[in-house]
Amino acid sequence: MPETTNLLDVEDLSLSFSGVRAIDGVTFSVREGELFSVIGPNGAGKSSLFNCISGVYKPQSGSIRFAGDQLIGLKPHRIARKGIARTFQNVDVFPAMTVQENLLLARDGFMRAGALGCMIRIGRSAREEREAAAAVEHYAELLHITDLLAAPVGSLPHGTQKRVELARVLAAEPRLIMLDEPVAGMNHDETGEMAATIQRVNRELRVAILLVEHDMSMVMGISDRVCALDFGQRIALGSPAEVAGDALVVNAYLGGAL
Ligand SMILES: Nc1ncnc2c1ncn2[C@@H]1O[C@H](COP(=O)(O)OP(=O)(O)OP(=O)(O)O)[C@@H](O)[C@H]1O
Repeated sequence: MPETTNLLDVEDLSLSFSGVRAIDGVTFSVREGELFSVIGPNGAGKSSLFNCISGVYKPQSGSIRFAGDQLIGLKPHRIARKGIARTFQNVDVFPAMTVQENLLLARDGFMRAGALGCMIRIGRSAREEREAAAAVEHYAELLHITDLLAAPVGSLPHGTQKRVELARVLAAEPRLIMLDEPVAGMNHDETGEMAATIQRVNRELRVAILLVEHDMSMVMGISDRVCALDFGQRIALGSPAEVAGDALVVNAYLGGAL
């Protein structure tokens, strides 16, 4: 059996806000190419965890390693440059720009030749432009938005805008994608479509995905492994079936949101 390596290692992580323990000694790892979900009822600590990994919050103790490098203490842009991309609960796109422009913009950050490089080395810049156009086409196809490349993103339905956002994140070719409640505000059909899209992206690109979701049923069908949080603590970690059947998880959900 091929050996699986960990891409992200979160160890004994704790974060408090003036006495409130938002994250309390949480440990888990995300493997290369894995679709790993973090679930939990309201206030469980999911967003706080995301914000620690992306550098928005600085935890008081513990460790977050990405491909072996310690992330705690790094600014969000430095963490992004290491190959971690994230989406937010709202849609993070430029609504007045077309789908294609949004994707090309994401690609700009990825291209190495800056403005000066473009002037000095026209050849390389032109090659990069061709590569960017091909990449945009590739990700648009994968996300089923090829027909919409010329449309202003703001004119599209919410579920489609979320797909554009995901394509934009992929265009920067991250090693780990963090998705923050990607189906929040979606109807039943849109939720099913987004779940299938996330799974397709994970399988076809073999990119690791860390998904934070309130909706337990949404993640159960698509995740390789699931970690459940409650009151900042890890209460379960395992396969979707193991976590769904865990007594602590059932209690956390029955006692809260359901
Ligand atoms: N900026 C903050 N200042 C003070 N307390 C905070 C802050 N952010 C989160 N908390 C507290 O930390 C705990 C965990 O909150 P967090 O938002 O991480 O949970 P969550 O699982 O993402 O919840 P939800 O599903 O409602 O988004 C809660 O008790 C919350 O009130």
